[in-house]
Amino acid sequence: MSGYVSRYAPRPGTIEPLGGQRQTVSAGATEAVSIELRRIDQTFGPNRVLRGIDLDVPAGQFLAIVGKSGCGKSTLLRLLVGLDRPTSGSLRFADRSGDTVEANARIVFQEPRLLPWARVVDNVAVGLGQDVDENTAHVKALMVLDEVQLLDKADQWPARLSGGQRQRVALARALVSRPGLLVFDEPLGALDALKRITMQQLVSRVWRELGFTAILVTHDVSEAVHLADRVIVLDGGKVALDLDIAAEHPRHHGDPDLAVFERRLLNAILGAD
Ligand SMILES: Nc1ncnc2c1ncn2[C@@H]1O[C@H](COP(=O)(O)OP(=O)(O)OP(=O)(O)O)[C@@H](O)[C@H]1O
Repeated sequence: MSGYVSRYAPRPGTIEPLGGQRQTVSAGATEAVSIELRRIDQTFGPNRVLRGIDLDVPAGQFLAIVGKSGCGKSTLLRLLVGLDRPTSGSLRFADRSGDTVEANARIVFQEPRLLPWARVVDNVAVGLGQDVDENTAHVKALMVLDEVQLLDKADQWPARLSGGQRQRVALARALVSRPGLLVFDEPLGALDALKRITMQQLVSRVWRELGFTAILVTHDVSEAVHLADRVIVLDGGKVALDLDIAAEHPRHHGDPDLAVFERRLLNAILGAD
């Protein structure tokens, strides 16, 4: 049994590691990644989707990417996490651990993509891969479930969770390896308005507490200004607007300062900026 004690008063019996061995397990620390893009082009046949993009994302920044459908957001995202190589230009990822971006980045998708035959805690432990022993993985998964306030669901099956809870499990699975770069690909698009706000607050809190670099692709400019330090608008394969969101965290819906940023972003997306 580890010395781990929840702040959220879990059901008894949900925090014991397998095998009952006493061990000290820490949730681990984040080594935030910085990214540098120079003259990036991405072409699919005759379709030149990205045109000479230059972008620096400092370690620990929360960057949101917005723009019309088909403007190249997902294409840029795939380059930023090392899933694709650009047609031309250079990308540089740097973190102090010296890991490759593939090893140090995680993605949270719109669909939670949980394993239906595995309990919540085991779904989260999957995020650690094969190199971590079962006991340690179990305890780390419980710690991260605690961070997303789902410790009481650790023994539950995914089918018994609500949509918002499933998305929190997917977030926990991404966080458990303490990634230096966490990428959100429209992660909240399938949630209703109230669940979206709760999830936004959670994402904002874990980002502020853990300090990873975050990149969010979204259609929702309100979501972008609530979460991000900086929002870029893609249009015609280029960065049409690069806007710092100079507002304190936590941010609140209905804040008139945020509405000004939203208006500027909407104007840029609709071509009026
Ligand atoms: N693997 C690919 N092969 C060919 N064309 C592609 C490929 N990936 C993307 N494209 C094209 O690149 C363009 C940009 O696509 P992308 O998915 O990046 O846009 P998006 O801004 O994310 O769109 P949405 O907001 O609708 O998700 C589209 O015209 C798309 O058809």
